[in-house]
Amino acid sequence: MNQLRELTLASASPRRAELLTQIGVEFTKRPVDLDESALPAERPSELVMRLAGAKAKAAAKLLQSTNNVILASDTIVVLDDEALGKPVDFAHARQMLSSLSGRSHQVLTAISVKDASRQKTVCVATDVHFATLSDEDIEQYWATGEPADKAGAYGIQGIAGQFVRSIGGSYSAVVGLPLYETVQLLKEFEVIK
Ligand SMILES: Cc1cn([C@H]2C[C@H](O)[C@@H](COP(=O)(O)OP(=O)(O)OP(=O)(O)O)O2)c(=O)[nH]c1=O
Repeated sequence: MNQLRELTLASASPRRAELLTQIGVEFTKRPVDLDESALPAERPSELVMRLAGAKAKAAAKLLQSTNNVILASDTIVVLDDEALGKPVDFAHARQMLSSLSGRSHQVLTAISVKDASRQKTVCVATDVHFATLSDEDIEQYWATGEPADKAGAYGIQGIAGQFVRSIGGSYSAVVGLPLYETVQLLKEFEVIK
């Protein structure tokens, strides 16, 4: 792709890099590490937008050049208004996966694009309907290692694809980077035409 401005991806997630590469966008990586805990009374959509925005700002501070456009993202799973992040251990993953079993939840992914003069953040919501999971399914799934670094303790793009009965919304948003909205923002910031 013929890019007009340099893009920096403020993410350590291999999925986000793969998704951007999939659509032919070139970038360099500048991951940042933030405290991802929610503020008191913060709604899930506010949390995910605040974190995506903060990741972009933190990466901007670390960069030498002010010409770069920065893209950052954050994903959480929401069930009954509660935000589920990454599991800290098996007990936590088991609790999350059994609460997701046999019902629908939402995945919220916010993307934030920033340059020296402005920043724009948007949030994308996707509905995911899970199959019923047995205790054995959950134990076996944890043992694969896949849930450990993923919001809600699952990866739709991996083994957990078989747990997903249906999805309403953006598949790429569930994986971590909504491609349609990303391209719209990259055009707005004149990274691509
Ligand atoms: C629900 C779901 C989440 N995920 C991932 C996307 C995100 O990488 C991760 C949620 O954690 P995030 O905090 O959004 O991202 P990250 O820590 O992996 O990367 P960075 O902050 O450096 O950008 O969960 C999947 O890969 N598949 C899924 O189906």
